[in-house]
Amino acid sequence: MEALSHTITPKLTPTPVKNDVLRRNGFTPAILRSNGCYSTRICRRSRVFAKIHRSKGLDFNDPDWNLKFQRDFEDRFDLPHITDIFKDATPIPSTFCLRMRTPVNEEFADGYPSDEKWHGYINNKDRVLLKVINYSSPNSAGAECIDPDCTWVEQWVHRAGPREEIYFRPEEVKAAIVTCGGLCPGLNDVIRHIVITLEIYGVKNIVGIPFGYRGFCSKDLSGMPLSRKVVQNIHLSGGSLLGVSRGGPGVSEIVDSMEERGINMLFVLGGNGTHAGANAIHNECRKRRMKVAVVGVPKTIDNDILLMDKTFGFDTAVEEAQRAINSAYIEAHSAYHGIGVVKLMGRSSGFIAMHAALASGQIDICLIPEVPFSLHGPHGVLRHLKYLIDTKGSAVICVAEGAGQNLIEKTNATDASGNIVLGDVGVHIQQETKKYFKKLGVPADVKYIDPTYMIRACRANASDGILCTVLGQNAVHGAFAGFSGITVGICNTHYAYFPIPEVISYPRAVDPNSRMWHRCLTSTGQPDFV
Ligand SMILES: Nc1ncnc2c1ncn2[C@@H]1O[C@H](COP(=O)(O)OP(=O)(O)O)[C@@H](O)[C@H]1O
Ligand SMILES: O=P(O)(O)OC[C@H]1O[C@](O)(COP(=O)(O)O)[C@@H](O)[C@@H]1O
Ligand SMILES: [Mg+2]
Repeated sequence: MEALSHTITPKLTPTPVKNDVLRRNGFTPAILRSNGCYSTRICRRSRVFAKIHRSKGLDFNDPDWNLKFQRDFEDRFDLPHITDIFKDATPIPSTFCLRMRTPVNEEFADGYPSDEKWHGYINNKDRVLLKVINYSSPNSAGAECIDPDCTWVEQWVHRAGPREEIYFRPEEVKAAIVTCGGLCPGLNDVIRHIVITLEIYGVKNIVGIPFGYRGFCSKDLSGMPLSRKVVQNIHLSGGSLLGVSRGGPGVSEIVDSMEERGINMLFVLGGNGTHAGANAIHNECRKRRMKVAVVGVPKTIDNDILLMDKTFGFDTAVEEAQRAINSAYIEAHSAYHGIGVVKLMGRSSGFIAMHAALASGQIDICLIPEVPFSLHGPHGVLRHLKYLIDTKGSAVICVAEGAGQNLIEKTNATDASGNIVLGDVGVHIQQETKKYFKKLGVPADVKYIDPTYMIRACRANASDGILCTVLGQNAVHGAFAGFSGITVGICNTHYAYFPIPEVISYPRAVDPNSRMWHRCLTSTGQPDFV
C-alpha cells in the first residue's frame, strides 16, 4: 500500500483546507491531530491529500487510480455473509411472499402461501449510490473529494430488501431482539416490524431480550416470547417493550448465552456502542463457527451514525423539541427582559439543536458541540444577549448538551457503557446569564427548560413510524439473505445494508461549514462567539 504513494501534484501545496472538510472526508479527529491539524483547525491541503495517498494506497498520477479506489470501496462495503465461513451452505427459495391470502384453507395450514408470479425480490447485485452530488471543485460548499480535483467516483452500497434465496429455514430459526443504550422514539415500531416480518417468513420462535445486553446474562431476567399478537399495538407508546440498559456483560458471555439458548438470528437496536457490541458478537460467532446472523438497526436520537440520511427517532425529537422551544419563547416574550434557555440532546453532535432551531424560527442563539463559543468577553454569548435584550426585549437560546463542555468543570465520570458524563451546560448558561445581568444592574428573567427525557420517551411520529417499519423489515430480509455483521439505513431516500464498522468508525457530526449550519445561523442571526 505504502509503495503506491508518491509526491502530490504541486498546484495543491499552498491551499489550506478546513478541518471540518477533512472530517467530512473521513478523517477522524485522531488522524487530524496526528497531522498537526488540531489546534489551528486548518490544514495544508498537501498534507491532507498526502495522507489520502497513504491511507488509500492511491497515486493520483496513475490513470487508473479511480478504478483502484472503487475496488477498494467495494471491498470495504462488501457484506459479511455466512458463506464466508460455511462455504457449502446452500440457499433455499425464499418463504417471504408479498402477495398473501388468508390462511384459512388447509392448503395453507403450514403458513403463508407463496405466489409464483411476483415476489418483489431484490437482486443481490442491486446497488444504491452513496454520494449523489458531482462536486466540480473542492471549494464547492459541502464538497467531499477523494482527489485534489474532486473527480467524480461512483460509490455503490448494497441495496436492502428481500432476496429470492434465503440461508435459514424458518422452522430452524430462533430469533432474538435486543434494545440497548438510551431510549429513542420508534424502538417499539422497529421491534414490531421485525416480529411481523419474521412471522411472514414463517419463524415461530422469537424472543425479546430484556434490558439490553444485560438481559443475556442476568439470571433474574427471562426472555420475552414475541409474536404478532404481543407486538400488535406496542408502537402506540414510546419507550421499548423490552427495556434498555447501558453496560452489561462481555461479548464472550453474550455469545455463550446465545449458544445456550440456540439463538441463530440476533437483531440489535442501538447506537454506536451497541453496534460495536453487535460487531464483536458477530466476530465471536464466526470464531466459534456458529451459523448466526447478527443484524443491527441504528438507534440514536442524536443522529450521529455515519453515511445515513438520518436515523429513526430524530424527526420525532426535532418535532417534540419545538414544544419546549415554543414554551421558552412564550415565557421569555411575556416576561420583562425574558431569556429562555432550552437544552436539547446531542452528546457529541448538534443535529437536534440545529434542526430544532431552524424549524422553530424562535431561536436567537444556537450552540452546538461542533462550534466553539465563549460566554464572556466582547464576542461572547452574554454580550450578545445584552444586545438582544436592548433591541428585542427578550431572547431564546437553544444549546446541545455536549456544547461548551470546555467551560464547565470536568468530573471524569463515565456511565456504565463508558460514555463520559457531561456537565449541565444549560444550568451553567442560566447561572452565568443571571450573574452577568445582575452585575450590569439590568433586570433579566432567565428560565431554563430541559425537555430531554420528555422528548426521548415520545412515540414516533408518522414519518419516523414509516422509517422504522422499513428498517425493521429490511433487518429481517438481511438476516434471511445470510448477511451478518451488517446494519441497515436510509441512504439518499433508498435503503441499504452497510458493514457495521463503516458506520461507527467515529460519530457523525454537524459540519460547521455546511450549508445547513449556515442556514441555521441565517435564521438565528447570531454572530460568531469566538
Ligand atoms: N466498544 C464496545 N464494544 C462492545 N460493546 C459495547 C461497546 N461500547 C458500548 N458497548 C455496549 O453497548 C451497549 C450500549 O452502549 P451505549 O454507548 O450506552 O449506547 P449506544 O449504543 O446508544 O451508543 C452497552 O450495553 C455497552 O456495554
Ligand atoms: O441519561 P442517559 O440515559 O445516560 O442518556 C443520555 C444520553 O442519551 C442520548 O440522548 C443518546 O445517547 P445514546 O445514543 O448513547 O443512547 C445522548 O444525547 C445523551 O447524552
Ligand atoms: Mg453512544
